[in-house]
Amino acid sequence: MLRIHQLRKEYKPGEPANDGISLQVGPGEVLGLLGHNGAGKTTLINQVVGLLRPTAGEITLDGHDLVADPAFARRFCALMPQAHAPLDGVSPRQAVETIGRIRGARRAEARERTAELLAELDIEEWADTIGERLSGGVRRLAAFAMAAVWPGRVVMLDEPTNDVDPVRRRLLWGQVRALAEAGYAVLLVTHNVAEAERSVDRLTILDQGRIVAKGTPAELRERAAGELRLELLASGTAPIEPEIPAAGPTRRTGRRHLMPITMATAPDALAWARRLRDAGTIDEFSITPTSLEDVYVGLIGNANGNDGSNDPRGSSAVAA
Ligand SMILES: Nc1ncnc2c1ncn2[C@@H]1O[C@H](COP(=O)(O)OP(=O)(O)OP(=O)(O)O)[C@@H](O)[C@H]1O
Repeated sequence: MLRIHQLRKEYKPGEPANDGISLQVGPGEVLGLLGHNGAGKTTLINQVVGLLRPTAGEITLDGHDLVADPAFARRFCALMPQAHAPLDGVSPRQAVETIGRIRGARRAEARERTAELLAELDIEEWADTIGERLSGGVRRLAAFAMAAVWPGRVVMLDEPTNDVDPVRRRLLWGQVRALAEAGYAVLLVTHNVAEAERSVDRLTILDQGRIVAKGTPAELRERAAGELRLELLASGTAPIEPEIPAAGPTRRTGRRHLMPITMATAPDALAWARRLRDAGTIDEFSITPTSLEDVYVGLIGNANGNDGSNDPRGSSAVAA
C-alpha cells in the first residue's frame, strides 16, 4: 500500500505546490489524479520516487519510509514521466528490455514481457527502430512499456496518453487495467477525464495544490446537481428564462446555456426546448448525461470562486 500523509511541498517559502495531500493506493487499484495545469500532480509523484524532497509530510510503501529511503522508492515504484523517455540511440525493444533487467527481471523474462507489451500496445512494427526515428505517440507508448515492464509494486503514469492515437489509447488503458489486475498499485495522472473514468477505481481531484474531491467515478458523478443536462445554443445574447424546474444553477458561456435537469423533468425540458427552437429563440439543443467532466469542471470552477463556465467542454448529443 502506497500511503501519502499530509504532504506539503513548497518550491518557494509560503507558496505550496502540494498542501496537505493525503491519499492511499492499494495493490490491484488504479487511482486517477486529476487537476488543472499547475495543480501539483507532477510535484506529487516526483516526491514519491525521490526526485523531490517534501517540505513536510510522509510517504510510505508498505510501511517503509520512501522519503528517508529514495533508493527503495526507485526500486519499487516505476515512473512514466511526463517528459519524453530517453530513447536516443536505442530502440523500444532495447530500452524496455534493459529497464526490465535493471528492475530485476531475468533475461528471458525481460525479453518475453517486452515482446508482450510491444504487441499489446500494437507497436511491434517500430520495436527495433531507434528512438530518433519514432513518432511522438510511439515514444509515449514505449515509455509506458518501460514503466510497465517490471514495475516493483507501484506504477506511476504521468499523462500516459499524450500524443497517442485513439485506437492505441484504448490499448494503453487496457494495459493500465492489466497492471492493476496483476496486483500493482497504479497512480495515474491525466487530463483526460472522460477516458480515465473507464479505467480508474477511484479519483482524487487536485486544485491549486489541495485535494478538493475524492471518490469513485460514480460517487463523484452523484455530486452533479442533475442526472442530465440540457444544452441550448441561443440565437442571440438575450437571457433565456427557464420554464422548467432546473436541478441546479444554469451556466452560460456566450450563446451556450447549460442547465442541469433530471430524468423526471426531461420530457418537459424536451418540449420546452422544441418550443424555443420553433420560436427562433435558440438554434439547436441537446440533452446529454451529466459526465464526470461536468462534475470536474464544476468542482474546479467552484474552488476557484467561479462557476467553471469558461472551461471548454465537449458534449455528445443524444437528442436534438
Ligand atoms: N522546479 C520548480 N520550481 C518552482 N516551481 C515549480 C517547479 N516545478 C513546478 N513548480 C510549480 O509548482 C506548481 C505545480 O506544478 P506541477 O508541475 O506539479 O503541476 P501539474 O499539476 O503537474 O501541472 P501540468 O498538468 O501542467 O503538468 C506550479 O505552480 C508550478 O509552476
